[in-house]
Amino acid sequence: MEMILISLCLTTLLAFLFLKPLLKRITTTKPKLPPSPWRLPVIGNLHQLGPNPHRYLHSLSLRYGPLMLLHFGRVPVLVVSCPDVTNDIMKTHDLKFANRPKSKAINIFMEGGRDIIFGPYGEDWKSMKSLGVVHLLNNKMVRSFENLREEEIKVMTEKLEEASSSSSSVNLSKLLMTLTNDIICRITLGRKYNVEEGGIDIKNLVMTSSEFFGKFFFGDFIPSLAWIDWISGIDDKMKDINNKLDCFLDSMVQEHVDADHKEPSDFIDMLLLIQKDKTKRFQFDRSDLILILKDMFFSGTATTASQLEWTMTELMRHPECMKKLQDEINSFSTHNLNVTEKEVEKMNYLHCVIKEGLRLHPSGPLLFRLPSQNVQLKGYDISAGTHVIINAWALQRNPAIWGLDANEYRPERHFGTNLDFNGTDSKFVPFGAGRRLCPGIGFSLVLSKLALANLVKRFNWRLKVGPVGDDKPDLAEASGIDVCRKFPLIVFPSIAHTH
Ligand code: HEM
Repeated sequence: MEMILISLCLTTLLAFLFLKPLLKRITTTKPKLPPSPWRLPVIGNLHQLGPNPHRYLHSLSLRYGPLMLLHFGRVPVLVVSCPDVTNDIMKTHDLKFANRPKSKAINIFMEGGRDIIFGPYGEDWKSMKSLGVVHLLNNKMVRSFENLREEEIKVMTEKLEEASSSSSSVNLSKLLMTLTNDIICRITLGRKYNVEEGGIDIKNLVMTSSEFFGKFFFGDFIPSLAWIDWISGIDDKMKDINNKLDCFLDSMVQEHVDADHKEPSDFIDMLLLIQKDKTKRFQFDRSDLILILKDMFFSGTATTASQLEWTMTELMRHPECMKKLQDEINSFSTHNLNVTEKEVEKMNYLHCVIKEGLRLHPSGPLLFRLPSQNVQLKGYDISAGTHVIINAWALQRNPAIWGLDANEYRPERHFGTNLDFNGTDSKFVPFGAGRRLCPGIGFSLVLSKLALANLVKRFNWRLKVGPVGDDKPDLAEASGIDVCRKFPLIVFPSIAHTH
């Protein structure tokens, strides 16, 4: 009897040991993952990104499909290049995808990402974003900056007139960057700060800082290799630039505190006034205020300048479009030398020209998200914490959406379509969509239209001929995740004689 019992126990134990792995395999189904290209040990697909990640990710997606899973070091990265999944992420599951991944640059420049651009979705983030929208970027505020925009555009056209009368060339890229930077300076800080006037070179500080946000750091994806960033000196460089920027903005805030204006005259004044109100749920301190200012500089200067730079590039490459635009502007703007905002509102072709520039050259070609929960997309299992990259650049050049001439600059394609860029259609997302939609669309659009209309009405444009006799601007892109021109646009303006 005892023997029978012992052998029974042994058989049960053996059966359990053999069946356990089998049972486990049956009960825990493997997650279904999107296709992945081959990868190297440790670094995964990081080495394949190249200088223009949006282009490389697009070419990979042609091989592996519009939903593919890469690995940057140990971090899974989902790359999306089709409108239906973009729609799922930015509309259907928008709340689950309302966060952004963090990086070393964000940790250093944005105190770990407590700001509007990188902050995690939640009540504090909503309050911070609404401070920016209500006091700087909504339609009423944007309209109130009309005179300021006209003044700064006049400053720019005067420099161009000077160049025209001495038949000298100008660096239009630099001039456009000065324009957007001076405008942001005036509305946020109350006056301009530029090196030409003996001040701090805020434009350069902002440009250099922004470049770090577009870099991939080893330490972000392979913690054991973080020492490479440290040895290369990049950590110290970022901290140094950030210190300079913080000191400058802090001194600006202090200047405003000391002045104690009774009526707010700029964005800092307004934020200081709100800060004094202790009845509000959202309380913010000096460092939050500086983060909001940095957000406006980082997101508001290079983006609009780059959009204008690319649009001028394309117009100079397509003289027939330049002529058509010049004709439209001259037909609506007959009285003054300068084009006004009222006149610009009526210009349909101008709108199409801007739209086409945003389609082909979005300044933020990749949109970043971080799911806070596990989600299913097109039958694939995407786990919380996967970095998600939506390739807006690829969507906006997809021949299945835009036709066989998708890579051509053709503003006319926008005539009579209601496909817009305000986040309603996932085929065209130069400003993103959903909860993280760019709040600066109106601000940027009104400035870029007015600036472009004045540049095109007032001047004819000729390129400084390159080494191989090329008389049209090239389309080379600078490296990084922000798409701006690799080489500055050096041009000869000459006064256009109308009527
Ligand atoms: C041509 C000009 C511009 C372009 C192409 C552009 C594009 C973008 C894009 C693609 C995003 C990310 C959206 C997403 O992830 O869904 C974004 C976010 C943002 N933009 Fe813009 N932007 C421009 C101008 C501006 C201006 C002028 C400002 C303010 C002065 C601004 C402020 C912001 C802010 C604060 C965010 C973060 C929003 C959030 O995370 O919720 N942008 N922008």
